[in-house]
Amino acid sequence: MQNTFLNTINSPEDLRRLKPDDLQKLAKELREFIINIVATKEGHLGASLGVVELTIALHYVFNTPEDQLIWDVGHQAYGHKILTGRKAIFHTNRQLGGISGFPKRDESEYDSFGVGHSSTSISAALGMAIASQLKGEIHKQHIAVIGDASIASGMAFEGLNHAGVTDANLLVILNDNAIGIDPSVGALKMYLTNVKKGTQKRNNIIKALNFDYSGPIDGHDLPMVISELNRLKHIKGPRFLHIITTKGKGLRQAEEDQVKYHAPGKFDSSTGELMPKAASKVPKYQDVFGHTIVELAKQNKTIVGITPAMPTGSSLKYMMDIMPERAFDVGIAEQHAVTMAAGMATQGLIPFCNIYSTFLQRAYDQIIHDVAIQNLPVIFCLDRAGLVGEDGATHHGIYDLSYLRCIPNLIIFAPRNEMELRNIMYTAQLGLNHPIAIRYPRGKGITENWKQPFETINIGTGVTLKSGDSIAVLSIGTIAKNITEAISNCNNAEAVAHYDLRFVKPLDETLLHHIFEKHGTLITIEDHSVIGGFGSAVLEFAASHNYKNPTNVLGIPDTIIEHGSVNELQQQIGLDVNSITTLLNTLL
Ligand SMILES: Cc1ncc(C[n+]2csc(CCOP(=O)(O)OP(=O)(O)O)c2C)c(N)n1
Ligand SMILES: CC(=O)[C@@H](O)[C@H](O)COP(=O)(O)O
Ligand SMILES: [Mg+2]
Repeated sequence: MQNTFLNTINSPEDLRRLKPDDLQKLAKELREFIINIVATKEGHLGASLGVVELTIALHYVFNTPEDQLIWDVGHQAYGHKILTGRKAIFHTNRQLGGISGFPKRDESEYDSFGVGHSSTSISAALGMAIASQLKGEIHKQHIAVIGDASIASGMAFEGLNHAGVTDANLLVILNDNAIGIDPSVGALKMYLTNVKKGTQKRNNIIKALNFDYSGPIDGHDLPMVISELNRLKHIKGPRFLHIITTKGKGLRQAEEDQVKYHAPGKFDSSTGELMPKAASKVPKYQDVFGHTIVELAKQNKTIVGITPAMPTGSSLKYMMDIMPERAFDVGIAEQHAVTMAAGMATQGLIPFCNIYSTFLQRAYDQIIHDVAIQNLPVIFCLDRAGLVGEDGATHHGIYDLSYLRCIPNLIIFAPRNEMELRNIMYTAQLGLNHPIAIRYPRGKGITENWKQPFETINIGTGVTLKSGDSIAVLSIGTIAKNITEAISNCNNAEAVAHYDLRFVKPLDETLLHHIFEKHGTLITIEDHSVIGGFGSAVLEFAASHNYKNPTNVLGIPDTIIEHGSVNELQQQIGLDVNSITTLLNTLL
């Protein structure tokens, strides 16, 4: 393909010079460009393909970047990036040093608001619209584009509820493709389906919230979308446009298997077929969780599973398939997920509430107020803890230890491997009389032989992985793998001891006394922020017992970590095998 039109566009100003008849051809070129790059560089695919026409129409009709355009989540903004001056560098998307996979304010003036977590767009756009009013910028437009799964989140409703009593110059566009990462859920989804079928004409909830509602219209009908945006541009106050699109539009496989092609990994750009992955029986941690909860739930009828909109990503889908009445996808509703788990726990159920570490940030008050203060035995499984790689700054799960460690009643555990994850899940459902947070990372474990008989883990106990008389390395979680390798590579492996504390709370104080008394220099290592994390806990212990051992705290520094492979990011911050080896050699 020649990219006759796409190649002429370095900014939306070039786009606005195109004849309306040429825009359809541009849409075809843009779609193919996205497919070609994502096929080899990976990333989110389906969402961007679904909004190609909308993206062109928005930049064609509105005066971006003066007008503020906010993409909710931002995983659908690849077309936006390409049309706003980033075509030549789009191949660096999500790579170390390259552009971000999400809109980012310091990357482009066209990225009005940094995103990554869902359902923020309406509040942000409303904030900008109110600011414009206060500044007397009466012609400035503020547009939030939000998906059907994201608009069902509490935060989106909060924004709509406020906007409806303002006269802010706000346009909310609902991009309704009836799917999030997994099929959308909930009563709102049913309502939207009825709107599309034309059976819900009278009780329009958006109109009830004082928005000027229009739609639903076909979001792939470019002339119609342009015409409707042009009309809406001249209306004042909060407006709402409902468009219907197809996720993955333009790539057959992506339309047919929208879940897989949300972020498909590498695929053949001409056939759409996924590239075969190297066969490996080593499981992903999410699958260890997914299979283990099914195994446990078969034996223990009080177990229930909860995910806020991540059945596939968390692998709770296995339980949802087999025991749909006991496994719940509550939509993008982390706060609700946590409080619902608390409610279930009051009634004697054993809720496993699986939330990505980064998304649990949204439910912080619920953890304290609804779970910890009442000491309810909710089992939190925090997937994607630690560096997640290419999703970057908005998605790294590197703050959970700090934000959880200060909460009374909460037990915090980080498994070193698959067996430990299974065993702590087993132990937790036996009854701990406390809530517990179990954090584990994105990606694969370490062994094919992970499905071993369950063993109980004694709460608050660490383990000695290797003895040695000189330096002691203390770790929690799967970073132990790097440490084991680094110790075996260092100049005097015999001298180095390695302890896996396993519990960040309660700490194994007996083991810690032993470590501080036996060893001179200590190193703590964690895949987490150094502020307030595991190393901080060890330092607090040392201070309270007056130990003076020199202690190096290794982890994620107090700076925003961007995107790149996990290995590259570990190298950047000194958590990879070589950096740990070098540190050991320096200290030995
Ligand atoms: C707070 C939060 N929870 C979960 C996610 C993970 N997530 C990313 S995209 C997505 C689905 C979004 O669906 P929708 O809004 O319908 O947009 P579409 O992908 O269909 O364009 C989810 C659940 C997130 N980004 N933020
Ligand atoms: C955009 C978003 O938030 C999700 O699509 C996220 O990228 C999923 O991450 P995993 O690939 O780790 O499930
Ligand atoms: Mg959707």
